[in-house]
Amino acid sequence: MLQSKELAVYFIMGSNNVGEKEPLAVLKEALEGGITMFQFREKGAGATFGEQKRVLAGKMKELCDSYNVPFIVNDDVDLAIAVNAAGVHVGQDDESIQTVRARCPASYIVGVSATNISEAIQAANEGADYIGAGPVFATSTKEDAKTPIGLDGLTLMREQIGTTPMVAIGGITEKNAASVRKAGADGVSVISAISLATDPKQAVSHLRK
Ligand SMILES: Cc1ncc(COP(=O)(O)OP(=O)(O)O)c(N)n1
Ligand SMILES: Cc1ncsc1CCOP(=O)(O)O
Ligand SMILES: [Mg+2]
Repeated sequence: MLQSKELAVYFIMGSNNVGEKEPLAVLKEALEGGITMFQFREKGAGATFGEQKRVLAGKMKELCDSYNVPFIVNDDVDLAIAVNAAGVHVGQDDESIQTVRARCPASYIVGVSATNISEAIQAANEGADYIGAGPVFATSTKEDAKTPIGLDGLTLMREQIGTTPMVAIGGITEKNAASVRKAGADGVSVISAISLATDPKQAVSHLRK
């Protein structure tokens, strides 16, 4: 069962989000800094696949376990089951929440993306453990990202979904993280603000404040 405080600083990363750095080293620094949840999002140009992807996922899962941080897999339900992940994150073009629930152990955290209010209401009604709301701001990390909903969009979502845990995503940095929480998010979900930071550990500690 997800506790909303686990969404406080939700780091998302794949091997192509770290520039010249070693993904496992970046994840370790982020864990040292105090991330509260991690999502393995291995997709796009240069991403690994097949056995290489599975091995990387297994190593990341082990590392997260050693810090007691939930390891979530993006999109790939088979992989999540194969590495005994804590959960899965699915978007509007991925497997439905019903299919994911039917395939995964009952303990799995299932997160669902919402890019607008009706998607957020539907995800909440269908029993998502949390909603990934956004993009809130412009981002260059996801090529097919939808139009940003802004802080007002985030507040409207919060009003419509009641107490369903909600994490904000898209263009979030240490400079705007506080505004996102004030707008109603339980936490911030980031890729580049940590994965491309000179000092990922310090970046996490700034995002926590
Ligand atoms: C926490 C969180 N929120 C939203 C997303 C985006 O999911 P999706 O729309 O399926 O896009 P991809 O990430 O699969 O490209 C997410 N991954 N995590
Ligand atoms: C996966 C995803 N979904 C919506 S925006 C986004 C990318 C977030 O990356 P960043 O934190 O670097 O803006
Ligand atoms: Mg997806």
